[in-house]
Amino acid sequence: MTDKPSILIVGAGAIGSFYGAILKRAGCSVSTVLRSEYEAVKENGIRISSPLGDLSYRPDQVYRDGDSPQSPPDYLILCVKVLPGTDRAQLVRPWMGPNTRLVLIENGLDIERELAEAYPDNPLISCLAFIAASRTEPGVVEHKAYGKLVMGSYPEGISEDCRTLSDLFIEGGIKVDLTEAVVGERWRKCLWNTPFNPLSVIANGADTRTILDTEGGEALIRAMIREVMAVAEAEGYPMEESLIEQNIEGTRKMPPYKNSMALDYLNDRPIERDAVLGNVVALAERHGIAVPHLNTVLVTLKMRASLEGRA
Ligand SMILES: NC(=O)C1=CN([C@@H]2O[C@H](COP(=O)(O)OP(=O)(O)OC[C@H]3O[C@@H](n4cnc5c(N)ncnc54)[C@H](OP(=O)(O)O)[C@@H]3O)[C@@H](O)[C@H]2O)C=CC1
Ligand SMILES: CC(C)(CO)C(=O)C(=O)O
Repeated sequence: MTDKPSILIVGAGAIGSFYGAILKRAGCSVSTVLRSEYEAVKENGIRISSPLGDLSYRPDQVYRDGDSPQSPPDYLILCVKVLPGTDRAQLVRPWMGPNTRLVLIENGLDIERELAEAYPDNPLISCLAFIAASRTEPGVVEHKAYGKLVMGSYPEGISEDCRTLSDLFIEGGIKVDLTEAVVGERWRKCLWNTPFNPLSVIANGADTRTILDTEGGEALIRAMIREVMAVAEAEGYPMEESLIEQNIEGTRKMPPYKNSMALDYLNDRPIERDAVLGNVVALAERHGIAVPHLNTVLVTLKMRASLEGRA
């Protein structure tokens, strides 16, 4: 038994498995809800290679999507991909208790609203993951680099629940930045994700270096970042101009990198097109802001998906 909060990870893929391991290291009981990898994890646990060492662990309970819990967790951490076919509010319903804090570690913009509306009485904590991790086999995750979380209560503030969770992640060995304005932080992260992730798919899984070094590539990224900034400003989150340079220079300093959407595309998995790009274009339309580059990329991705028979 432990006096630490109980954790349930719903969607223990690369991100869920990794952050579950960190909380396990902090002494929490960590259980998982799985779908295709249920059998593998039930049998072998979760294996994670990482620069932090071997983070492999056996979840305290291994559930399958559709099971019923023994008791609701203190913190439910949702780490599924944000896809139109996935009803996330419905997915967590069997596991939510009256005191369960709902935590999102997922990419994208405007992705909290449906959960906040479905669970108005449960505290909602939103997190942004700065990490390179991927699934290599069922139940096996490779953590390559980074791992910091940016975390805040949704829609704003930093609750005691949020501080407690942050302390646990820090105890488990990662860096956490707490923020009073997590929605603004989502916009800041999307200055990177919204241009780079979709472009890497259009370019057949291109890495960051290929995108920036191709003639016209850097100019295209700059134009897309500017458009995201214009929408962010209309939403009440003005961004400093210097962030354009910071994003480009920061990316140039990294080794060539394939983002999570590029990896999904290359592994024939659905991509988070709407969470990362479509929602920004929809907000631009609502504000009457022209985003020609973002729109071109979005429509091209839709054409591509229809040719490939994807959603
Ligand atoms: N990987 C990375 O480096 C980064 C990822 N992110 C973001 O983190 C989030 C999670 O990404 P990531 O971990 O890489 O994605 P993965 O695809 O590795 O993991 C998602 C997991 O959710 C599971 N899942 C989906 N639907 C259900 C369901 N109904 N019941 C149970 N499990 C389900 C999937 O199972 P199944 O195998 O059955 O599909 C899979 O195990 C995304 O929003 C991503 O954009 C952010 C920063 C970096
Ligand atoms: C920022 C980055 C590249 C890794 O943390 C990411 O969010 C992704 O791979 O989608």
